[in-house]
Amino acid sequence: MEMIIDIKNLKKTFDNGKIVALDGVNLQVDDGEFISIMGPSGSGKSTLLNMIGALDRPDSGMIKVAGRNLMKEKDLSSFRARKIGFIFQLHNLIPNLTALENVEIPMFEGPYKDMMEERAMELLEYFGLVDKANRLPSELSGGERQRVAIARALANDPSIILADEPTGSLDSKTEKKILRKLKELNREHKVTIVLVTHDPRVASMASRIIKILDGKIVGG
Ligand SMILES: Nc1ncnc2c1ncn2[C@@H]1O[C@H](COP(=O)(O)OP(=O)(O)OP(=O)(O)O)[C@@H](O)[C@H]1O
Repeated sequence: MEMIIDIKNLKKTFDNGKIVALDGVNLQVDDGEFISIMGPSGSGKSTLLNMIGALDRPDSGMIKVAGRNLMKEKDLSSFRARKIGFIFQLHNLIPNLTALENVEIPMFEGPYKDMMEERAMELLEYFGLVDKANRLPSELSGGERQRVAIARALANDPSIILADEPTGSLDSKTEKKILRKLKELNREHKVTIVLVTHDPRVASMASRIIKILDGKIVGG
């Protein structure tokens, strides 16, 4: 199987090298895999996700994602918009835009820019949200908002979905529904998923669990 993420000896520090967030990470992920990343607070999970999603640059090492060498890639934002779907808790919906408009946002830069509304409605339909298309985020439940966020993450048909505690603030019934959708996307649409979580039950949805400690991968 083809490798979609290939990371070798990746290092990332903050504060002029005083804080070592990633300390020589090696990780290979096959196309179509569903992996979880677990580890204590401060172990480097979000930093690793940010490197994979091209949100920030590593100090040294090698990182290839979806066939691109991110150490050399000049236009990280265009790479990101085309290849990566983000489901981050802090990356919330834009409050003064409707569900439909929120899903359309990433499409301005992508392959669906001439059919944004049609594509966004299709995604909302997939998540059972057609009747909520014109509502603002404040008029939706937490689970509905999270489904809109996942629909938005899928807008440009990304090769990889990066999810940071995607169900953190949801009740267990809604959490199950969201996780089932992610699993379905992985199985039926072959989207590679990398999910960061503290919760062992959530992590066990994946086919492989990676453990990280003090910026190093220690198992998985
Ligand atoms: N922008 C930054 N500037 C300075 N230090 C940072 C920055 N981002 C992360 N760090 C530090 O790097 C280390 C790894 O942080 P990271 O956010 O990757 O951990 P995490 O495993 O995701 O933690 P949590 O589970 O609490 O979210 C921590 O010591 C953190 O304080």
